[in-house]
Amino acid sequence: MKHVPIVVLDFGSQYTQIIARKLRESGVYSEIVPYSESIEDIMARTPKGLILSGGPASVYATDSYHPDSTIFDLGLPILGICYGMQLIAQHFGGSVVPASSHEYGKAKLEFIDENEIFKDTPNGQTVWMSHGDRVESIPSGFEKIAISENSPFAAIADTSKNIYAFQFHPEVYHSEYGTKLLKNFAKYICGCESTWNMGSFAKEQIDRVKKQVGNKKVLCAVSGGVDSSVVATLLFEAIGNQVIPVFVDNGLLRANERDQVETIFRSRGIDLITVDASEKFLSKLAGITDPETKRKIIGETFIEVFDTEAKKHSGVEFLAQGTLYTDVIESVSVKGPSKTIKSHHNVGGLPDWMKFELVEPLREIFKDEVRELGLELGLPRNMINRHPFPGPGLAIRVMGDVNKPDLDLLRKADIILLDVLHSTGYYEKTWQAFTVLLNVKSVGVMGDNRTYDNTVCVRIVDATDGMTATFAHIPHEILETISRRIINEVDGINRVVYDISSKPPATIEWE
Ligand SMILES: Nc1ncnc2c1ncn2[C@@H]1O[C@H](COP(=O)(O)OP(=O)(O)OP(=O)(O)O)[C@@H](O)[C@H]1O
Ligand SMILES: O=c1[nH]c(=O)c2[nH+]cn([C@@H]3O[C@H](COP(=O)(O)O)[C@@H](O)[C@H]3O)c2[nH]1
Ligand SMILES: NC(=O)CC[C@H](N)C(=O)O
Ligand SMILES: [Mg+2]
Repeated sequence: MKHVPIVVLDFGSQYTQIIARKLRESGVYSEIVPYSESIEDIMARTPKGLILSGGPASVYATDSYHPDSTIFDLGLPILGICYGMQLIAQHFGGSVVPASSHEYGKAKLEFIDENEIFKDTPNGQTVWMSHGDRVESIPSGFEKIAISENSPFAAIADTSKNIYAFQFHPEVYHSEYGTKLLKNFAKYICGCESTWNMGSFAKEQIDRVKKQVGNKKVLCAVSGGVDSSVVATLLFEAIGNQVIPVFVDNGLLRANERDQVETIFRSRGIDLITVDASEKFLSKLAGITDPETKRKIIGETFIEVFDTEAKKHSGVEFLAQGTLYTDVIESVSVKGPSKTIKSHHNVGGLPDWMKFELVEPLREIFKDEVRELGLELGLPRNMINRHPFPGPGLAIRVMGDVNKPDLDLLRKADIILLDVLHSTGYYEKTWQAFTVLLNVKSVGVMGDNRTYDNTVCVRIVDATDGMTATFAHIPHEILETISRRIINEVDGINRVVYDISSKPPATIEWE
C-alpha cells in the first residue's frame, strides 16, 4: 500500500472530506478511512500522523463510535477535531457532557499558551463551532492551550505525546486560519513534506478512467455545469470518441438554459445529444410534495432516460457524472456514520436496477478544486465561473407540488435576479444565487387594488465548497431593485423576501 502521510479516521462529520481537501491545499496527501479501520490497515500506509474527525454521535452515548484504542499507543501524533477531541478527552480520563448551550457558527479563539500548532496564526482568530457536547474536565497530562467565549477548552494538548485536540472545525472555510492550523499539525508536529498538486490529480484521473473503461463506451451525463463539463473534458482526453455526451432537458431548467448549454458545447466542437424528457419528468413529479421523494423520482428518471439513450449505441457500459464530494456526503455515509442531509439525485437518487457502472472522477474533490482543474484543462471562464445549478433544478425551488405554471412563474423571477446580479457585478462576487417560489400567498396592494399573490424568496450565498455558506451581504439598494423588478415584471408575485440563514444550520437549497 502506498505511503499516506496523514490518515483521517471518519466519525461521520459532514466536514470530514474537507480535512483531506485542506491538507491537499497545503500539498499534503491524506486518505480518509472508516473510524473502524484496523490498526494493520492504518499502519500499512506508514502514516506520519492521524486526524480524528468530527461526528454526529455523543462519545458518552451507548451508540457512539469508537476506534481501536490502540491508535493512542502507536506513538503517532494525533489531532482530534470536535467529536475527535471528545474521544481523546474521554480516552485519557477526562469527561464529556451535554453542553448547556449548543454552539453553532463563529467563535473567537483566545490562546492560553504559545504552541507550535498555532504558529503564524493570530490570537483572536475566528473559528467555526458546531457542537452540542463539551469537554467538562481534561485528562491529566493535558493542558488547555486555547479558549473561546462558550468553550473553556477550545483547544487542549499533551505535547509529550504529540496529541492535540480542537473543539472547533479548522477544516471549514469560516475558520479563517484553519488551513494553516492543519498545515502546522502536518508540517511541524508530524514532519510531513508539501508534495501533492492538482496537475498530478488530473493525470491520475485520466489514467484511472482508461484503466476502468478499456475499449467500452461511456454515456457522459452533461448538465452544462462546471462539474460535468470538467468530467466530459477529462473523458475526451482519456478515451476520445468512446464518450457519448448526453444533455437532458428535464423541464426543470432555468429560462434559456437549454439553448445556452447547447451553444457552449457546440462552440467547443462537442456533438452534444439533447434529450427532451420534460413531459416524462413533470408527469412523474405531479402531486409530489416531499423533497426526498422528488429527488428519488428525479434521480430514477434521469437513469431511465440515460438507459433508453444508451440502447441506441452499442457497448455502452458506463455512466459518467460530475458527482462531487458535497453531493456524496450529504446523500450517503461515505466512510463514517454521517447522517443523510438530502439525497442528491446523482447519488442518493440512483435506482437499484441501474446497470451502468459509474465513472465519477471528481467524487473526492470540491467545487473550487473542480474549477482549478477546469482551468488546468483549458475550459472557458464563463463555464468555470458558472454558479452551481442542482440536477433537480427548479423542482427543489418550487416548494411543494411542481407544476408548469409555477415553474414558468419562477423562471421569470429567476432571470430577473440573474440579470440584476450580472449588471451590478455581483454574479461573479457570489457563489450561488437563485429564487425560490414559496407556497405562501399574502395580501398586497397594487394600484389601489387588493392582491393575494405568491411570495418569492431570494437566496444569495458566499461559499467555497458548498459545505458551509453565509448569506451574501448584498447592498440594500440592489436587493430593492431585485424586489421591485420581480414584483413589477412578474404577474402573480406581490412579495419578495431575502434568506439570511447560514449553512449550517440551514442548507443552501430550500429542499
Ligand atoms: N440536465 C442534465 N442532463 C444530463 N446530466 C445531468 C443533468 N443535470 C445533472 N446531470 C448530471 O448530474 C450531475 C450532478 O448534477 P449537477 O446539477 O451538480 O450538475 P453539475 O454538472 O455538477 O454542475 P453544477 O453542479 O456546477 O451545476 C452532473 O454532473 C451531471 O453528470
Ligand atoms: O447536483 C446536485 N444534485 C442535487 O440533488 C443537489 N441538491 C443540492 N445541490 C447543490 O449542492 C450545494 C449544497 O446544497 P445544499 O446545502 O442544499 O445541500 C448547492 O450548490 C446546491 O445547489 C445539488 N446538486
Ligand atoms: N461536530 C461534531 O463533531 C459534534 C460532536 C458531538 N456530536 C457534539 O455535538 O458535540
Ligand atoms: Mg454539481
